[in-house]
Amino acid sequence: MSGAEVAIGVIGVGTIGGYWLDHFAPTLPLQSRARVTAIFRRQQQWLAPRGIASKHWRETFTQHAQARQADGVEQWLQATRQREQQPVVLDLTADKTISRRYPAWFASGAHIISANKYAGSSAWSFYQELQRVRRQYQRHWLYNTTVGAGLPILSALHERCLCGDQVQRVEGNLSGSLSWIFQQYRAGDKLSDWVLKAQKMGLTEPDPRLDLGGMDVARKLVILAREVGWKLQLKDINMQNLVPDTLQAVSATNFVARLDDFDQAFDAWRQREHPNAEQFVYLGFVARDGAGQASGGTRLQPIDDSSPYARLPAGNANFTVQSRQYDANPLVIQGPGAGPEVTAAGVHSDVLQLIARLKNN
Ligand SMILES: NC(=O)C1=CN([C@@H]2O[C@H](COP(=O)(O)OP(=O)(O)OC[C@H]3O[C@@H](n4cnc5c(N)ncnc54)[C@H](O)[C@@H]3O)[C@@H](O)[C@H]2O)C=CC1
Ligand SMILES: N[C@@H](CC=O)C(=O)O
Repeated sequence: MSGAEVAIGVIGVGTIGGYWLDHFAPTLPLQSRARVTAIFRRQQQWLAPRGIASKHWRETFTQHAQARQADGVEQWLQATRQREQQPVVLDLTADKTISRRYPAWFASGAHIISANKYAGSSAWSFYQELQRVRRQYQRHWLYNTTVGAGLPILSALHERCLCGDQVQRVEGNLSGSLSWIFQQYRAGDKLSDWVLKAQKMGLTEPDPRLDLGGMDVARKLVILAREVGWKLQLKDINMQNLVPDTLQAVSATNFVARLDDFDQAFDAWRQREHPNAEQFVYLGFVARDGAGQASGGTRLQPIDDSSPYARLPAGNANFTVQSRQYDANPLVIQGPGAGPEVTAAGVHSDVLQLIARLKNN
């Protein structure tokens, strides 16, 4: 199939998927023999074998879309293979059920690009099976935007391993949304005001409790650890959850309706634990001890002006990598850690990298 046309199926057209289709997909035909031939929303799908290469895809989608079939992606994969094209699935959802289908899609010939973090941070047994099937069918899986959005942190760790370095610890402000929120927040503010603004800018997860609860950072930590070959699972991460127990199980709409409760709980915690603190940073780390045991955690830490985090540009993520080669003087990667433009650009970079790999196969 070397040199075969590449057919891309996009699943999820929210903030990132929409931005990628608006700004990057139209450039594909100029750059490569690749085109988008399917778009899957939650309830609708549009299969367009001749390609969707227009900035006006939204209007055309409305005209042509049909009800989403339960096996719509599988049907598209089959049709794509029959046309002797190379299928590439772009998972731009935050849906666990989509990630559970990766092994079957690899077996059906798909390559996968994910911004969705579920597969990379799934239970160890599922992750192992996923990688086994991927290798068996010689498929590619790229997921660089799952950590740091467009920042080259996963590729940097991959290169460290290739050149024989040994990573010992990765630490930092891993969340673009929490970075943005806590660079603005000062003691006494309503924390939820900043959360809602970050949500509006497309920085948070679809449900911002995933960010506030530490789960999004924990997923990133697991993905980082696995990139350097450590066996780590979500249950091994000791997370600080900023969402009070009473708001953890309610619907997302109910959570937004009860933001006053969220603010009160946060203020009570702040006054009890850090009554004099003005500014905070949400940090995460993964590390491996001398016996080879990996661990990880997240915490909201008070900082003052002397902290290197105090003047981090709002929304910047930051990764400090300590390794055998970068020991006393660690490697630091820093820049915008979330947002539509940088993330969609990161997705596009994965798309172009994959197309190049397929050409060289
Ligand atoms: N927003 C950001 O800055 C970044 C986001 N990501 C990841 O990218 C993914 C997408 O994020 P956003 O675009 O911000 O979220 P979003 O909520 O704006 O978009 C997700 C879209 O997927 C759709 N969707 C959900 N389940 C689906 C299904 N089964 N089939 C088809 N469509 C489905 C939703 O209806 C929504 O339109 C998430 O996994 C997120 O963690 C990664 C890096 C940065
Ligand atoms: N919600 C995430 C988006 C990127 O992964 C974050 O805030 O970092």
